[in-house]
Amino acid sequence: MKKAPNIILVGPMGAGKTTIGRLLSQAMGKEFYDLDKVIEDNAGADIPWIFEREGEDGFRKRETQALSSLVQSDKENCVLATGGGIVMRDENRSILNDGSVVVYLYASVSQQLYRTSKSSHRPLLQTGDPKATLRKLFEVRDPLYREVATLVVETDARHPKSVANKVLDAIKRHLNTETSIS
Ligand SMILES: Nc1ncnc2c1ncn2[C@@H]1O[C@H](COP(=O)(O)OP(=O)(O)O)[C@@H](O)[C@H]1O
Ligand SMILES: O=C(O)C1=C[C@@H](OP(=O)(O)O)[C@@H](O)[C@H](O)C1
Ligand SMILES: [Mg+2]
Repeated sequence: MKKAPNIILVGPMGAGKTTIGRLLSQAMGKEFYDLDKVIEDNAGADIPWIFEREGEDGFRKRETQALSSLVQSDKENCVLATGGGIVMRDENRSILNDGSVVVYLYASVSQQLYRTSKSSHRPLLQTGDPKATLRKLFEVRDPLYREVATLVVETDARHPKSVANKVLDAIKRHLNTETSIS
């Protein structure tokens, strides 16, 4: 029998990947992984510490390693929330494109800013002007999210539960179309 595809969430910081991923996994009865948490568990240190000691490059190496071992480890039936920079490496985009259902959670820059402002755990946003940083990252990354996405779901002005339901409906519709006889 065909394996159930993994569901992978991509999108910018503050799109709600971690929050929606957890809700979605519960609703679908799938196991949930947050890639940032996997990286932290593997490193025995948190993300700000990794950025401080190893720089962004060190973090990206760990991120690719965690992604490839999770997705290529024959894991099935899981929901994976990635970090916002996952699409930056070609190698990562190839892994994402290899049989998973990839959902791009879209959020406007102002929503990203609002939702990330309560936490200081994102090293890339510890700048004088986080809005300008988010805008620059969005310009580079939005086309890459769209390149890997199977589905795009808008999250602005929606409660997390409502976003999760919208994602669920979009996945069901996608899988039904994929398996129906034309
Ligand atoms: N649809 C939403 N509406 C309002 N707040 C949200 C929504 N999705 C996530 N949040 C909140 O935004 C913050 C960042 O969410 P998170 O899931 O960590 O985003 P990401 O993993 O994409 O960076 C959290 O405080 C979360 O509760
Ligand atoms: O956009 C990025 O490059 C990053 C996003 C973060 O994850 P979230 O998107 O879950 O905040 C985390 O992986 C790290 O701080 C780098
Ligand atoms: Mg997250």
